[in-house]
Amino acid sequence: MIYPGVYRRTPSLWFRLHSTYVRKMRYLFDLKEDDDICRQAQNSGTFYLFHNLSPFLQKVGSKYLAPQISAVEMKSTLGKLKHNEQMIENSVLIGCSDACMAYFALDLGFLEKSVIESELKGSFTELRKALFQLDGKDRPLLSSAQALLRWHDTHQFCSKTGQPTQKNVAGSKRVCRTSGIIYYPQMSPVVITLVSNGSQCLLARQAAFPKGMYSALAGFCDVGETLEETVRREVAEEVGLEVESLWYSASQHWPFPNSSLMIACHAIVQPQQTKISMNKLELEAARWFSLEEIEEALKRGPKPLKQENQSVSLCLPPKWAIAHQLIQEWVKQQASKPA
Ligand SMILES: NC(=O)C1=CN([C@@H]2O[C@H](COP(=O)(O)OP(=O)(O)OC[C@H]3O[C@@H](n4cnc5c(N)ncnc54)[C@H](O)[C@@H]3O)[C@@H](O)[C@H]2O)C=CC1
Ligand SMILES: [Mg+2]
Repeated sequence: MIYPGVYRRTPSLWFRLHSTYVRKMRYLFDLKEDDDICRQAQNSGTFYLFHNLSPFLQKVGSKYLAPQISAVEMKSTLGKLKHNEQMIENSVLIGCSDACMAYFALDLGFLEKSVIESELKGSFTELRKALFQLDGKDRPLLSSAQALLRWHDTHQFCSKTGQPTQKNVAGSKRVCRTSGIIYYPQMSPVVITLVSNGSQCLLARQAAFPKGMYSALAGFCDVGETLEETVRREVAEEVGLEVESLWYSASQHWPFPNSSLMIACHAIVQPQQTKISMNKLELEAARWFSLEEIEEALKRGPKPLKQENQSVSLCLPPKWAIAHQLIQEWVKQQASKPA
């Protein structure tokens, strides 16, 4: 832990004055701003590993974990595989513990995958699959780690001069030394809206979704739009309906296909104007669902069931997707309505 100014002589005062959360945020700020502090942290921190953007998992009993590899173990593994331990400088900062131990993510795509898997006794697993296998706390960490690693991989050159860009040690930015342009990791804002007509909710599916899966309407914000304008435009564009009112629910970082900030809203359309006119270029199907249908699908879980007529039953996005949270909230709202 690095204590600023006067607190270097009186670290206990620093601890008394700040909550764990504030200490963590101040420490992360220091790591992003000061390359030397971050380099020191790389020698005492822990590493989440990736291979070509797939996270490394280990099976412990019946559970899967994303192991944190210590700096010592990381350097020794790189040494065994005949690589310079300086490679850890390619890592990016993704967080820290309550005790201010820094977490980094490192992509070992430059090494043979099977060699690392047998050396560290685990496997690199495609992120979407890994998110289904992991417990709660590692999911957001691995999602943002992958997004950050992907951003660095695709921003190696300045788009003005064509010259290479250099990452700072934490990986919170890249700089072109020729033009002086600083590039910061990007996220695209996306609105995701659960439309209701008062008694039913509207879900839609794209052709690429898993069989039977329906979700809330989602769409990227256009430049210059407000959140409210995007909700109204996307609902009009995708299902031909006009939103009467809307309210914000929550947000979530989403790593697929790039890095998005999902901003989740509920919207109501006028009860007398609910006829769906689906945009076939964007969607494969869209329809209204009753509370009973949604409750049954929530009970069944994320896997679709084959029905007698060979069609598959409705299945909803996984619990960790914000679309699921919107649907759960809608069910609660319906239950709390006066009969
Ligand atoms: N976390 C969750 O619960 C859910 C997340 N999503 C995510 O929401 C995102 C947006 O949903 P869509 O219906 O696909 O959006 P959309 O309705 O805006 O259509 C996608 C199209 O928008 C255009 N587009 C405009 N700006 C773009 C940008 N910055 N990046 C990529 N394409 C851009 C492209 O032509 C693309 O084909 C998807 O990436 C999807 O993964 C979707 C449903 C649930
Ligand atoms: Mg869409």
